[in-house]
Amino acid sequence: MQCSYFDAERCRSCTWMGQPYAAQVAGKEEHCRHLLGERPDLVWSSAVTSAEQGFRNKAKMVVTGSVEDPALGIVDADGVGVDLRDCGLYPEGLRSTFPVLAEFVTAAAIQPYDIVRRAGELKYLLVTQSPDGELMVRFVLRSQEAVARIRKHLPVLLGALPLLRVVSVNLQPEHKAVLEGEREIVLTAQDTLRMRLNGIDMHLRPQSFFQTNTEVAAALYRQARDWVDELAPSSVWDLYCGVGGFALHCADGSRDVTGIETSAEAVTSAETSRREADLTRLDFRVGDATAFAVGAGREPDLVIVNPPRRGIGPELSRWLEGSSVDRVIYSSCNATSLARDLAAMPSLRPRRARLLDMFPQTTHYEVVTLLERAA
Ligand SMILES: C[S@@+](CC[C@H](N)C(=O)[O-])C[C@H]1O[C@@H](n2cnc3c(N)ncnc32)[C@H](O)[C@@H]1O
Repeated sequence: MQCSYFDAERCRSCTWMGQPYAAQVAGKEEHCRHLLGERPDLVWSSAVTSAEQGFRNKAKMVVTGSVEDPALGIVDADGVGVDLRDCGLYPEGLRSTFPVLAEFVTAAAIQPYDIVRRAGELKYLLVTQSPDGELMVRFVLRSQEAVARIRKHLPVLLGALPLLRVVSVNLQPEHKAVLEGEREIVLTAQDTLRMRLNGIDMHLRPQSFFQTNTEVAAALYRQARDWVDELAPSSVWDLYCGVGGFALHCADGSRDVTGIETSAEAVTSAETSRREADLTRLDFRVGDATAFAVGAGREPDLVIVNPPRRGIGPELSRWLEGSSVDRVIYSSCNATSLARDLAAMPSLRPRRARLLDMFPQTTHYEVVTLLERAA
């Protein structure tokens, strides 16, 4: 893939831009196998590849510039805003929203936030596209100063983007590099974006994580479901469940499935999907994955973990190692923390693994592995 922003050195986020795609995937496989070490009884499936462009379902655009001429993109190393609205990682349906949103910023007179002067209102525009092409737009603002104007002009935005379903404001009053704040104000009647994957309707509310690459996420959930169906456990925990992707794929009514997640909005999203699918042997709870496991007083047949980049950490690894859980599906976006966690669970051995290229043009990837307790 070729990128004019990369060539002009305006954006270097895609560090592998220009490398042939097959070489990228081979490089990631080598990296991952090296980290997981020599394991004669580990069987690798062929990697799940991605479209090379247009694969990101979410845009996190820093807004800089002026009300009259806002820039949507990133801030470079010198603190200068760079407009990236033609970034090839976004599908056409997402990209086509950027000029409309820029016009909206002007019409509603929302002053872009100036990081150096600590002045202005609009920090980010977060835009998500569902597999059906529907959209969620979130305005990350410093204060409520612009909220009434956003409300007033909202009908124009909804008219210009007919697939726009959810619009919200997130308040991030602090001057720090955190993307979003705790308070969310939903401005539309609909507060959830429907994400249909593998024929399963999932709900995504603002402030909830969703895997970046919809096609590859669908393959990841299919892989986990295939392993679970083959092993037929009667009880499953989905730790770090987010909006419930793994749990919803594994809950077929024949087993008890519990999802645990710290984000209350994600759990509400997951619960909506559960209710709609009428799955009675599935439940989602807000909580810390480790605290839940340690305090549950019972153990399931199989545990799925899909933690953030830091991994599951020593305490949960120790608990899994000492438990009677025989099978763990560990899906990781950071093979370095995965390797460290595996080293802390020597009795749970990786038997199958698969790399999923969730993030083409970068060094990042997802890897899912099935661990089985050594006899
Ligand atoms: C990589 S995401 C995976 C989400 C989900 N499994 C999916 O497929 O979309 C990690 C999730 O872990 C949640 N999380 C972070 N720390 C946690 C913790 N200590 N306990 C439970 N969940 C946590 C995050 O909010 C996020 O939703």
